[in-house]
Amino acid sequence: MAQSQAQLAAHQHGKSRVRLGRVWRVGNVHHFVEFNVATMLESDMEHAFLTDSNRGMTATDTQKNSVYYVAKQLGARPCSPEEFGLALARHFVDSYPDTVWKAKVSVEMMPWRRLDVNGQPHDHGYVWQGSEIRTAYVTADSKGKVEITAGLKDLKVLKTTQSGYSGFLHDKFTTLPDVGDRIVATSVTANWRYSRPPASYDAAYATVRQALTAAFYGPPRGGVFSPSVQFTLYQMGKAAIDRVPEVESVFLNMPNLHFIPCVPVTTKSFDNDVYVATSEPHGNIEAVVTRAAAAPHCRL
Ligand SMILES: O=c1[nH]c(=O)c2[nH]c(=O)[nH]c2[nH]1
Repeated sequence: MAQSQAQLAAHQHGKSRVRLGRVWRVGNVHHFVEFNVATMLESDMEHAFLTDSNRGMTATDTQKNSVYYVAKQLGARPCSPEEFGLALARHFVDSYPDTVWKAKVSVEMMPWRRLDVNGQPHDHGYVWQGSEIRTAYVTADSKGKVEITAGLKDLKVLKTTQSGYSGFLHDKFTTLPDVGDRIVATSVTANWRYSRPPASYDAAYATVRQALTAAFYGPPRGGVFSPSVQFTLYQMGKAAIDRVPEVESVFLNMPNLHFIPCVPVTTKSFDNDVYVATSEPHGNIEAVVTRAAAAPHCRL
């Protein structure tokens, strides 16, 4: 038989969708998070792929147990998804120095928000609100190098005006007309990499989120005009970089959630009021915005 030309080029193993609930009781006030965690280890486990030996392997089931172990070890103060991801990634490289050289941890924070009763925050009541998920992606290697990327996904934003799209190439394949006023809507995914830890991950997250949405909507009276999703995306990335000095690079993905003008059969005119909401097919726009001279963290 001919000699095989195959070789093992790369490998990793981990556990996905490890769901964790964590409560911190600070006096009468309880703090709750639900994290959806994924782990991935780069390790010395070639032999498991190439032979029948699993010697020394950190089983994915063990990785799942480690999520709950590290959650138990956390301090008395509520911790951010970035801090939890870092504690877990470090746990793997510190606990298995002979085999694991890099741990990669993804944390999604589910949208449980503290219940508000007539303007008063409830001590221990939470409500699932909206679709927006806060994310963190942390890597730690056995030499002590750490990378922290924070983010959000499924942040759905829409404005009914102050958006147009015109001046694009019109050729024999084009049917879309230029339009000076339209609905623009998207579901934002954003990931931003920190060059150094901010004083507070929660505060930095809140500032970036505020910068992104302010650039999308503009001021409450009058808003701001968007000539394209592309232009607005860049303004959003720029605002994040300009507001938070520790952010060195931002990746943004913004699908165009189309609301297509509908001409009712009875009136036969479009008066900027009735639309067909569609989900497929949809435009998809993405870019990386970096602080000048910083390396982009996501290649497109
Ligand atoms: O903001 C937009 N950018 C595009 O690239 C595009 N393409 C399209 O058909 N509609 C839009 N809208």
